Amino acid sequence: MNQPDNKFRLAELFSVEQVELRGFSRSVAELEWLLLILVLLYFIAPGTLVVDPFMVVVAMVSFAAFVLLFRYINFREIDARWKIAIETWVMIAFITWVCLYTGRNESPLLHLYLLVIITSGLTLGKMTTLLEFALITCLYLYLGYPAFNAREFALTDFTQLMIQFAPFLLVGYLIAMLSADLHFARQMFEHLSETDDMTGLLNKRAYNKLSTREILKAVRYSHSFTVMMIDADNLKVVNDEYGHDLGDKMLQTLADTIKHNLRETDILARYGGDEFIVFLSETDAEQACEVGERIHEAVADVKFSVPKKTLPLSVSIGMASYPVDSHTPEDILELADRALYYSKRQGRNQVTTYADIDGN
Ligand SMILES: Nc1nc2c(ncn2[C@@H]2O[C@H](COP(=O)(O)OP(=O)(O)OP(=O)(O)O)[C@@H](O)[C@H]2O)c(=O)[nH]1
Repeated sequence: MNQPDNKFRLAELFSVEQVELRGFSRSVAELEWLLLILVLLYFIAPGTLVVDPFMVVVAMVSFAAFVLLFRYINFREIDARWKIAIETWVMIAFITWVCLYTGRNESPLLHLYLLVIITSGLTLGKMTTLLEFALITCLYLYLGYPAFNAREFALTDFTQLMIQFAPFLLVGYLIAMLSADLHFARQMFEHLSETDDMTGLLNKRAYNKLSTREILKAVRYSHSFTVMMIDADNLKVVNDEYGHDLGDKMLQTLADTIKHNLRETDILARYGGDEFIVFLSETDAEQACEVGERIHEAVADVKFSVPKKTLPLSVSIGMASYPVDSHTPEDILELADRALYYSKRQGRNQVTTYADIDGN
């Protein structure tokens, strides 16, 4: 059995969510290395307070080992939000550990928590960022525990806490908001770039992406599928006689009629001018033929109103099925197109399967 070519595999790899996560993953990796470099610089700079150098070195080596193992060896292939969440927790643990030996709640490295807040705001959303902020606040109190324990927790301590962390909260919130806006804009962009304005159906780009995934599944699990091409008959006549607005309306009517005669799982798209395409997963030639006939009849039943009368509508349909018509999945679309061309040549307003074509 033939395998889908690389073009198909690439299209499946690059889902928008995956691209976004990959970008986030790269940013997190950079922030992790930046964190390590800043601690190292602090460590080697003259005159800085390091209570226990050995423990700080152990912390740095452990953190570097974690980054290498976690990011570059163990889970190299997977980009997921849970993975980023674990990384932020380890960053928090690392900073707390280092602060413990560099002045506790008065350590200048306390500001490194900001890197975690930025990472979280960028990748994990408002709620998780808020939770991580709460965790960091608790850890700050823990770091200052010996000092606070010696006396009552005073208003000045609270003021100190606010001065220290209020900017963190603000930065985290702003970044989380910005990131959510970007995510929304990206989704909007994706939606617009994959939708046909006039009919509200998917466009060719979206069809290619979705059908590629279905084809890969069909080949992998040895399932059948059918591609159906549907072309409006005589749209040019309607355009010429009644204007383009009515021509548009005719296409919208056809789109709605086809849609209502398909299952939710079928992929319907406007493929070009007056041409629609349907991908029928797990559907063999016989089952697809029933669907084609159903659409054909439903279109014939439509009464399309133009000034002073109604026009009959019709479509020409061509289809081809995998694997009966070809064992090469990429060829099925071309064969469906040939069947459609045959329907047109035979006088339009009919359904043709690839096997129906004379000579096949
Ligand atoms: N109103 C309108 N017309 C369109 C649109 N896209 C393509 N067309 C027209 O659709 C027609 C397609 O040409 P043909 O394939 O020859 O159309 P036809 O008149 O349906 O002819 P047959 O397909 O042979 O039945 C052209 O006249 C295009 O201008 C659209 O979005 N709106």
